[in-house]
Amino acid sequence: ALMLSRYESEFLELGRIGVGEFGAVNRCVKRLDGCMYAIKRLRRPLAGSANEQLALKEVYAHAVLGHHPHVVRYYSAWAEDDHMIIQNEYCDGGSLHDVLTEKEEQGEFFQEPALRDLLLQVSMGLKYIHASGLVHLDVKPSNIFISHQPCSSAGGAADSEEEDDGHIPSGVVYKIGDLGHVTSITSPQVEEGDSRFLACEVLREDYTHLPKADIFALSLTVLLAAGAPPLPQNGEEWHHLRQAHLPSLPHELTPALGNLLQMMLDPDPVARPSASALCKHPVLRRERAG
Ligand SMILES: Cn1cc(CCO)c2c3c(c(-c4ccccc4Cl)cc21)C(=O)NC3=O
Repeated sequence: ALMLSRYESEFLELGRIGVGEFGAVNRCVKRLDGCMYAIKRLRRPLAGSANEQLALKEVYAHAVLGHHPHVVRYYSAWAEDDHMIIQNEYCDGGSLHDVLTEKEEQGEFFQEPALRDLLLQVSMGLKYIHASGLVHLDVKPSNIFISHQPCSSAGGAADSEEEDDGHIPSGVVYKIGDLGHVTSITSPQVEEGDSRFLACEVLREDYTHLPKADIFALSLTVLLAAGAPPLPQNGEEWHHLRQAHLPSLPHELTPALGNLLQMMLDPDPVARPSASALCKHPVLRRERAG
């Protein structure tokens, strides 16, 4: 095309970081500011189609959600050459799914301190999303991205992490991404996420406690990080896991953490702790040095 697209004129594509039916995600540097971004480019969905709804919900959600240290940051979105484009913060550490796959190959999995750190950070992100009147509905390892805390010598502007006391023990920052299934708590239009992480009540179209569906999915996400076997997509095992039975783990968890994860899996959404309660939970509080 004669007119260079905004994508081509503003960005230099450095490499592909994801591809799927949703389109392709590339790691790009913005020529003007020299910063790295993750940019998803997908063929413009048919006007009025469900895919268009999904694509628009993602942009609406990002627009409503301002900035939070544990939610992937949105910068811009636009349409051109029959494509929709969304420009997000680039998280340099891959997704939690990538990390778990690598660890599994070495027969490794997260130990308790790392499990509590993961649970606390993602709970902070969910608390922010839920406080904004939204639910994610697709919490799972491949939608949690990792940024390595900018080392202070780099002068990386640490966000005003009022939520987070800016003290990340391991330098690893988890961020909730992919808002393609986000919907409003009060007037939900539920597009079910990955069935492996889906709470039973949502399958039954009971949308009265949607934030607790994110809590359910977060529990299974942490259990996978603890070394739980791959989750069933349906059938007997799927239902068994939804009767508050923790999956078998290679290492017993302490009762404190085990009971908390089991409570988050409770068949009754009301019995599951809220994201806000998790952020204050003594099991997850970071002991302050001195
Ligand atoms: C597959 N994939 C790999 C990455 C890099 C992880 O180190 C990634 C990112 C995103 C996304 C993404 C997800 C959903 C919608 C839009 C984007 Cl850009 C996908 C990503 C995103 O929003 N930010 C990312 O870093």
